[in-house]
Amino acid sequence: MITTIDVALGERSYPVWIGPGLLEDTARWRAALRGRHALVISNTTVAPLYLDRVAKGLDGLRWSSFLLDDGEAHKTFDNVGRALDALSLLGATRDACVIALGGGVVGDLAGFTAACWMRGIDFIQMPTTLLSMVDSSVGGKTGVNLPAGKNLVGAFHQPRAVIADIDTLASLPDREYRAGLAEVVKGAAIGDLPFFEWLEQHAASIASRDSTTLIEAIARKVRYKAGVVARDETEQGERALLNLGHTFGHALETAGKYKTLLHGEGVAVGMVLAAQLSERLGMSGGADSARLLRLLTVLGLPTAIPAGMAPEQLLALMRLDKKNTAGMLRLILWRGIGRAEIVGGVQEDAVLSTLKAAIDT
Ligand SMILES: NC(=O)c1ccc[n+]([C@@H]2O[C@H](COP(=O)([O-])OP(=O)(O)OC[C@H]3O[C@@H](n4cnc5c(N)ncnc54)[C@H](O)[C@@H]3O)[C@@H](O)[C@H]2O)c1
Ligand SMILES: O=C(O)C(=O)C[C@@H](O)[C@H](O)[C@H](O)COP(=O)(O)O
Ligand SMILES: [Zn+2]
Repeated sequence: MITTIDVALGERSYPVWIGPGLLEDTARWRAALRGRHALVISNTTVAPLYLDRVAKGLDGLRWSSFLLDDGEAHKTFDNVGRALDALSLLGATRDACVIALGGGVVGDLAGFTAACWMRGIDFIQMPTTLLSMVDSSVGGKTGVNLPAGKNLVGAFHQPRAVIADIDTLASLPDREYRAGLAEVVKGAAIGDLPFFEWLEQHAASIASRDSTTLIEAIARKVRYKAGVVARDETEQGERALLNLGHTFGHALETAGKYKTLLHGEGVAVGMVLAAQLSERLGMSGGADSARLLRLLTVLGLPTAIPAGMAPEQLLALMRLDKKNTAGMLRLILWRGIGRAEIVGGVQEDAVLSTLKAAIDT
């Protein structure tokens, strides 16, 4: 059974298909290819596993592949340049399509490449991690990291379709699977208390990858995100809520040089820090923070800052976050589960105290 969720953006609307066997269902996604050229962007881990399935749908086209080395450290401007060179070698015209086959690193970089080539061509997301299925493939945020911080360069560029073939999750390592669950919990924590309760009740079957429960969890999170994106595509307001845990999380990822925490793990720790800071600022009580911490722990996610990270360095990285205005921190905090809020002018001493109290001992 295939679940379809529409991201409603007028003439740029697109479907998110979720279910088994989708990569091989080439007739379904081939319709999204308009021209004669396609570039598949993937990486050296995913391509040997799944590129052949995609290749079957590209018969009769001029296509090639561009493979990144594996890891967040390769989501760089240099690699966008190389991917653009691959498009020029292919002779890609404006009706060409970029296909992103992989996790969020591949998807963000491929989408940004598509946004840049000839000022914007089509791209299709084929997410192969849980995180990319529930989050990064949907909503059109594309981009790369700079040495100074995460996602500092990018563009909003929506895909033409998202093909989330859950069969690909069979080869996904457990740690990566759990990291994806953090972005599922995030959606519920921001604005969907019934979904949070459902996650608490189904935590054991989700952790054991029960497929029926998993498809429901993916679909609920994608439906939630699609709604936010449809109301605020370019983050003029409400969409910033999807950044719950991310100002802290991105700083943690960058401080660890992308070797200590995966993105989803950074988001898990970051959400706990946001909840703790909300308590410190008198916005919420401790019971909801404890509930969040418990759910993340049951799902096998970290909830404390790794030992050895310096709070002052984390704060310095947080100052470069894109949400900040007028030189002041602007964070996503909450009044409790399902009641996240955008809070500007956050005092740095409160943030620093929260960071100091949360170092793993
Ligand atoms: N654009 C957005 O809205 C958005 C949202 C969330 C996260 N992100 C970005 O996404 C990235 C994180 O994405 P991610 O967690 O998917 O990480 P990732 O892309 O690094 O993939 C995680 C790991 O799993 C491997 N992998 C992928 N699919 C596999 C499969 N089916 N079987 C075996 N191994 C597989 C990858 O090679 C990699 O080693 C970060 O850069 C983050 O900033 C973007
Ligand atoms: O789609 C969004 O909007 C998000 O914020 C989703 C996040 O999970 C994602 O990590 C995103 O890449 C963060 O964006 P950024 O604007 O903070 O770089
Ligand atoms: Zn994220």
